[in-house]
Amino acid sequence: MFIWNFIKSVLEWTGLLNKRGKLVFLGLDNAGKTTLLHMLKYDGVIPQEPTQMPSSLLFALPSLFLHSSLPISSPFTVYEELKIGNLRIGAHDLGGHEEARLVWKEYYHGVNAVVFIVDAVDRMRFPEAKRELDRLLNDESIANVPFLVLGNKIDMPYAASEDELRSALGLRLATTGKGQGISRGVRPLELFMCSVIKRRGYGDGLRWLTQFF
Ligand SMILES: Nc1nc2c(ncn2[C@@H]2O[C@H](COP(=O)(O)OP(=O)(O)OP(=O)(O)O)[C@@H](O)[C@H]2O)c(=O)[nH]1
Ligand SMILES: [Mg+2]
Repeated sequence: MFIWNFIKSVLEWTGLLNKRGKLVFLGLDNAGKTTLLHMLKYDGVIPQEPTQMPSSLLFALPSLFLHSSLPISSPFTVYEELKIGNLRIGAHDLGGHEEARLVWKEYYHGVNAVVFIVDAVDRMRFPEAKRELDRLLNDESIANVPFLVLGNKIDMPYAASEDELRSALGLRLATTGKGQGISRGVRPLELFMCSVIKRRGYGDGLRWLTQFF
């Protein structure tokens, strides 16, 4: 009972409880997608292996009311999924191979919202992250889908500020505001900085996102 209440409060806090549909976490490898998935599932962090090398730790813990499928491996991609009631949350890497791109394109078909996670410390890869983000934002099959961009790892020294990341990702004129109320027909798009490990910031971002689906 205590654990149920504990997990329920995490999901309520993020606005995910009682949502339905499909949400995807996308981003380059090492951004923090699996860590965030685990944080929502167990409210705890499990040291991560890169998802490409499925670890016996992944999803090995007993789940209460949550269901997850084991990662489905292809030579290039791994798909992880978590179910919370009527909401499915998937995580998928971007970048690299065209083959992988074909797979994930199929899999994000019909999504209700996208969370794009960026490692805010890894400045070398900001251009690559921007390329993938631009590709997604210009993808017709998800044209009106709300987008939350999370700049992760702000607990680290030298992590980019929100301002720096906003510029690096070319979002300066593209984001639609952190409040409620967005003009009709405009796709909600906003950047929030966070530390998944320290449980900071992603709740605000998810709460912002969940008002749109
Ligand atoms: N300092 C810090 N490290 C983090 C944070 N979130 C995730 N990490 C670390 O970043 C690394 C990558 O995290 P993952 O969750 O495996 O990233 P991923 O996006 O699933 O990566 P792939 O599975 O390789 O695509 C791990 O070592 C995590 O512990 C954070 O908020 N702060
Ligand atoms: Mg992963």
